[in-house]
Parts: sequence; C-alpha cells; structure tokens
Amino acid sequence: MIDDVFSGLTVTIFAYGVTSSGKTHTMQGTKTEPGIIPRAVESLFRKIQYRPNISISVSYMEIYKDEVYDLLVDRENAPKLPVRENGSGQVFVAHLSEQPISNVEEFEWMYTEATRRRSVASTNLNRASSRSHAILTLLVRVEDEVLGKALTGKLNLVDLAGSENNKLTGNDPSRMAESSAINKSLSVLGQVVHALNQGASRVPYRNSKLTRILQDALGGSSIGLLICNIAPPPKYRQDTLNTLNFATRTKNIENKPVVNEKDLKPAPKPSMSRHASQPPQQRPPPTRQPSEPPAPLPTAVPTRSRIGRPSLAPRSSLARPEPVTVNVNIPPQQQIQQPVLSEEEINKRIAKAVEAEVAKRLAEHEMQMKAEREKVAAERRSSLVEEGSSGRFESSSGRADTSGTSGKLEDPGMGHTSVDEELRQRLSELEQRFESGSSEMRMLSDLSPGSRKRTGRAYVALARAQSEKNNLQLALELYRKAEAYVPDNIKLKERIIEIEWAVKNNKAFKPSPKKPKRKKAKKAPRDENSKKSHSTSTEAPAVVLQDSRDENSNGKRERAEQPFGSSLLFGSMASGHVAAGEEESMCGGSHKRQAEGWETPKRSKKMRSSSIADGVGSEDE
Ligand SMILES: Nc1ncnc2c1ncn2[C@@H]1O[C@H](COP(=O)(O)OP(=O)(O)OP(=O)(O)O)[C@@H](O)[C@H]1O
Repeated sequence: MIDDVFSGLTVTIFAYGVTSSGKTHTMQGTKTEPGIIPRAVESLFRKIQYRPNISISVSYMEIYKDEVYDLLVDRENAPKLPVRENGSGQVFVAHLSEQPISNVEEFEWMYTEATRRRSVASTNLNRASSRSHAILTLLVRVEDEVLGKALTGKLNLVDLAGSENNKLTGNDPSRMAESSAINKSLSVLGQVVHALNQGASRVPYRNSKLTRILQDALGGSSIGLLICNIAPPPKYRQDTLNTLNFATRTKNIENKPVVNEKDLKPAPKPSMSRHASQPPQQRPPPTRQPSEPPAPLPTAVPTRSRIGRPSLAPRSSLARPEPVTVNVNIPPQQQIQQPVLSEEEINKRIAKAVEAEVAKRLAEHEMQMKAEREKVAAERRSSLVEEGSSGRFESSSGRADTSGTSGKLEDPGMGHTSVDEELRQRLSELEQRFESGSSEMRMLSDLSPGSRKRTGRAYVALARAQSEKNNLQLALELYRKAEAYVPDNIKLKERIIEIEWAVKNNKAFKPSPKKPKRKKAKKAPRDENSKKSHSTSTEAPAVVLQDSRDENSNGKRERAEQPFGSSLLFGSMASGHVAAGEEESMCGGSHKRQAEGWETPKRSKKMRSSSIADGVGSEDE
C-alpha cells in the first residue's frame, strides 16, 4: 500500500474495535513494538532516499465529540475546524495545518508532541483510553519533471475511538458525553457501511464528522484497509461478535481508486491515458524489506478495491498490494488523447473517405461491365460464326455482321476479312468508350441530381437512335451508361434487358413507337392534318416522327432531320443537354408516358420531357 501512495493514490488504514481491544497499540504501538504509523513513516522515508523529487508532509487531526481539531497546533490555539467539500466533491478539513518532514526523527518528534494533545482519559477498561478518533495523514508528493506531472499520494492512518459499554467503562458524566459521541459516530459508520452494502441511493456520510472525513475510504476513491481489533476476554464476547459482523459487511464495500495527479506545466495539457495504462515511472520497486516484517495485526479485513474486482476478498497481511495501474473517475476529455480537428478537416476526411468508397465501387462496377461486355461480345462472335455456318447470311466466308458502326446492316456478301475488321473496330470503339465512361462515372458523384437526369436522358436519346438503326450493341452500351446516371429507372432497366436479349439471340429489336410532340395550343393551333398525323403516329412511327417534326415549325425541322446520334455520341458529356433537347423534340404526349408507366401524372403535367422516374424515359414516348 505504501507503493500505491507513491502512485498518487489515497490509502486509508483504520483500526476498529471495542475499547481496549488494542487499536492504538496497533496503529501507534510502543518503542519496542512500533505500530503501523511509525513503520509506515520509516518505510516511506526509506523509499525516498536519494530521490529529491519526492517530498513528505504531515497533518494530524482528532475528532472529539464530533468536532475536528488540529493536533499539530497547541490545544489552546486549536479552533474547531470545519469540514468542507471542494468543487470535485472531495471532502477536506479546512485550515488544517500541514508540516513538511524530511526524516523519521523529525516525524517522531512532531508526532509525539501531537499525540500528547490527543484527548485521552482513564476508564475502567483502559487506563489511557482514546476519547477521540485520530487521523494522521502523510502526504507524499512526487514530481516528475520529464512527464511534467506531480502525483500526490496520501496515507491516512486512523485510530478510531472504541465503542463503549458504559456499564463496563464506569464512565462519569464527562466520559459519558464523550462515550455517547464516540458511539454515535461509530453507529453512523455502521449505517454508512450498511447503506453501501445495500446500494442505497443515500449514504449517511454527513451524519457524523467521522464518516464525512472517511467518506473517501468508504465507497470512495481511496484504497481502504480496515483492521478490526477484538479483545479476548469473555466479557467482550458480544463486542467481538459485533466487530466481526462489521468486518464482514465492510468487506463488500467497493472503492474506486483515483490517482491524484496534476500537471506541472500549465499548457498544453498532456493526456492522462498514458498513466492509466502503465504504472508511474517513479514508483519504487515493490519489494518488502525482509528486515521489516509486518506488524502482527489482530484481524485484517482489507477494503481495497480495484477496477475489475467486484468484491474485496480478504488478503493476507503479508501479501503485497496489487499494483494500481487504473485511473478511474477521470474526466473523459482527459482520458483520451485525440487530436482536435476543425470542421474543415473533418469534412475533408469525410470527403476523402467517401471519394475512396465511390472510386472502389466504380472500379467494381467497371470490372463488372467489362466482363459483361466481353461476354456479350464473345457470345456475339460465336453466334455470328454459328449463323455463318448455318448459312443464314450466306457469304463467301459464311459470316455476316449486323453491328456496323454506320448502323447499316452489312451486305451479306461482305468479305470475311472486312467483317472481322469491322467487329474489331467496333469492339475497340466500345472499349474506348467504356474506358472514357469510367472516368465519367468517377465524376458522377459530383453531379447534381438534375445534371444526372439530363445526362442520363441524353444517353437514352442516343441509345434510342442507335437502336432504331439496329445498332443494338452500341445502343446497349449507351443505355447502360444512362443507367449509371439514373440507376433507379425501372423502365430503363427493362429496356436494357430487352436489348441484351435481342443482342444475345441475334434478334431485331423494335423500340416502342414514339408519339409526336403535342403542339402547344398557344403557339400553333392544331389543324386537321396534325390531328391525323398524331392519331396515326403509333402505327407508323418512323414516318410520323418526320411528319410530327414537320408540323413543328420554328426551325425544329432542321434539327429533326439531322442524323441523330452519331455526331453527338462521341461528343463530350456537355452535349448531353443538347441531346436531351433533341430528344425532347421527339417527345409525345404525357398521357402516353403515364400509360406506359414512364412518368407520374403529376410530373407529366409539369415537364413534358421528364422521365418516368427520373427524367430519362421521355425518349421512349
Ligand atoms: N497486541 C498487544 N500486545 C500487547 N499489549 C497490547 C496489545 N494490544 C493492546 N495492548 C494493550 O492493551 C491496552 C489497551 O490497548 P489500546 O489502548 O491500544 O486499546 P484501544 O483499542 O486503543 O482502546 P481505546 O479504544 O479505549 O482507546 C494497552 O495498554 C495496550 O498496551
């Protein structure tokens, strides 16, 4: 326990028992049989030899008739001292003097003087019965210049006054008053122990000065050792039983030791977490001196608690106290040393993490797309070979191509070499587009929702144009690109599946017919011809597309007649808006979008070119 004091902990050892059971003898002892106090002091000074960074000082008080007196000052000048509590809930005796001591002799002289001041009187049971509770405190201050820390350990050595049976003590009225105060304070001590064992919400520490001052040792932040003294004579049988019961109850009290540590340097304040995980460096070696056997203690009931030790099992008095490396009840901000980040730094870190995650997912997506594309291309090649061999498109090489870059069905008579070259070129183009698409996807996360929709719509328009030319592979790639921008569009997903199926099975794909754009009433009133063309639009989409655009004067005809798709296809994504505009010019009525499930009624009223789900499907109307 002496070692614990050097670690900055508070240790309280107190002797409890009936009067004349040997408490003072245990704590103080005699010249020939020194008690715990002189032994502890001797041990402390032995350990601090050649260590100038450690200093020891002493305070000594008594609680007499529930009043606190300083035993280091003359009794005539000794006022009653108030018991107070500081901001962190620590109880202390105000104005209690503290004397530095530099060796054992100095202590002995001072202690002998102070003990003379202690209230002692003769009773029938004890010629020199203590009429007060005496608390000697040895303060050990350890300064570590390297760590910039100062640890203040305390060793409280308490010699309690003994409980008394006034019938046996034969106390006169004066002694009776003392006895009453002693018994009352010991009774409160019993109540405190009982409350702690019951887990009571209120522990009556304040009911006596004794329990108030010993609060730290009773379920507090100190390490406690209770020595229960029992007297052998039969007349003390009941007292012995009471003392043993008290010992049993006290054993269950759990304390939470706290290191008393202060920074020597005002700022910056280093973390205490380091100390929490390792013993202080100044700690003396935990060796017990063979020449100093422990005092023969009557009954030792340790009340020492540790983190992770729910109960206090009795230990041998010879057993060395466990090293204390825990640091509890330290404010959280001191326990964890975390660099303080500014808002900006936090945002940067989050953005970086998100970026990394998006890049990872895009890379995965890219790989998946590439694999799919290669698979489709391989299947396409093999199906072409099969078709060639089955004579579907008879040629000199027996193979045909339906996916020319021009979107034009190749002549079945095209040569084998040129078909291969065409395929390779197509694949290479797709590859390049895919690669550039990957970088686009990396930027995808930076786009606003509106931009994503517009870009997706542009891709859909381009894909549509390619699918109309039966350039399905390319259309498929474009639809897939569109999907990256509007991943939640169900209709688009269906379209991709349809085209994939068509490509895989080498079937022609017929996109659902478009409806011509409905004319705005204000701009150009609808004439009979336009009504007619509108009504026939679903039956002859290709023609109606032209016708419909013809109806839209104001220069839209030129745009409508432009070869749609190819020129925009390889442009930058900025052209997506233009493409979307082209696509919008092809849009039909919103009722059709609704009927096909491409657009919600509400949105169709507001945005003619808006999508079914996210502004993409308008190409399909
Ligand atoms: N272990 C012991 N060996 C020898 N003498 C002892 C021992 N224990 C107690 N005594 C003697 O018994 C007497 C009473 O002891 P002590 O004063 O220590 O009891 P106490 O519990 O402090 O009593 P009180 O509560 O009245 O102060 C003393 O004269 C003391 O020397």
